[in-house]
Amino acid sequence: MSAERSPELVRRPDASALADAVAERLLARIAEAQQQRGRAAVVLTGGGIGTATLRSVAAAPGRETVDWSRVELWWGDERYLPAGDPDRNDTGADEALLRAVPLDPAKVHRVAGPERSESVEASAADYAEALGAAPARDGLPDLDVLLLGVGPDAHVASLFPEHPAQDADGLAVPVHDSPKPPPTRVSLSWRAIGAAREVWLLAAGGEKASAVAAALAPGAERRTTPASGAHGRERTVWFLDDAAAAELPG
Ligand SMILES: O=C(O)[C@H](O)[C@@H](O)[C@H](O)[C@H](O)COP(=O)(O)O
Repeated sequence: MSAERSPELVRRPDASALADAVAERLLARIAEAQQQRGRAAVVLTGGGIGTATLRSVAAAPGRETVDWSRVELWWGDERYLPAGDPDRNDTGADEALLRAVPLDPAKVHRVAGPERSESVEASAADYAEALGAAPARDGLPDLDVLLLGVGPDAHVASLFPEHPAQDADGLAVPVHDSPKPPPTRVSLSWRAIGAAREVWLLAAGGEKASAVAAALAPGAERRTTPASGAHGRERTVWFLDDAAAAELPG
């Protein structure tokens, strides 16, 4: 059975224990990638549990095991708003972790907002170009761990059910009319998400339970239930708290 068909499940009682579990495993995975390849590339997610995970990383003793100057950071999606806007995903990441660790700013790959790009199309094209220039494996960006929050409608990154952004061929796609505000965003495409060695889906809270059950049900379709289509090349892991796992069979 391929990794695509059998994701791993990690379950914790609540969101706080879940964030700690993701943080611990993320630090270990980064340290391991740096040992193997001298670098690590991580794709961050916005959202409550994604940001809580970064706070847990900041507080973890294991944070010293990582050479932060050799970590490349990307985002799975970004809201098309000016730098520093409190609704941008990278603003939350800055506050939760990024300011507290000695990253190389040249390796923190932020999506340009309207003050640095002519349009969301131009911003997505620039992001795709930057990703395309990153160290590659089989012609696609070599991303070690790609984190994805899961919406109550089962969206991941800014790929929403039935949304045309799912059809993009490039590595990053402009998103208009997002059903979750704000409406204008840049998202990684399915192609970029599927390039990651490991995709980790994070869901906490009862409002995610039906999306989680739908995405993990046999025969789930990516078009209508995007989280079902997020798979890493080597591993796919679902991190759930008890409330988010409540509608899984068994
Ligand atoms: O920009 C965003 O809104 C996100 O990146 C989005 O994909 C998010 O991760 C999910 O909606 C889960 O968010 P919560 O964990 O806050 O529910």
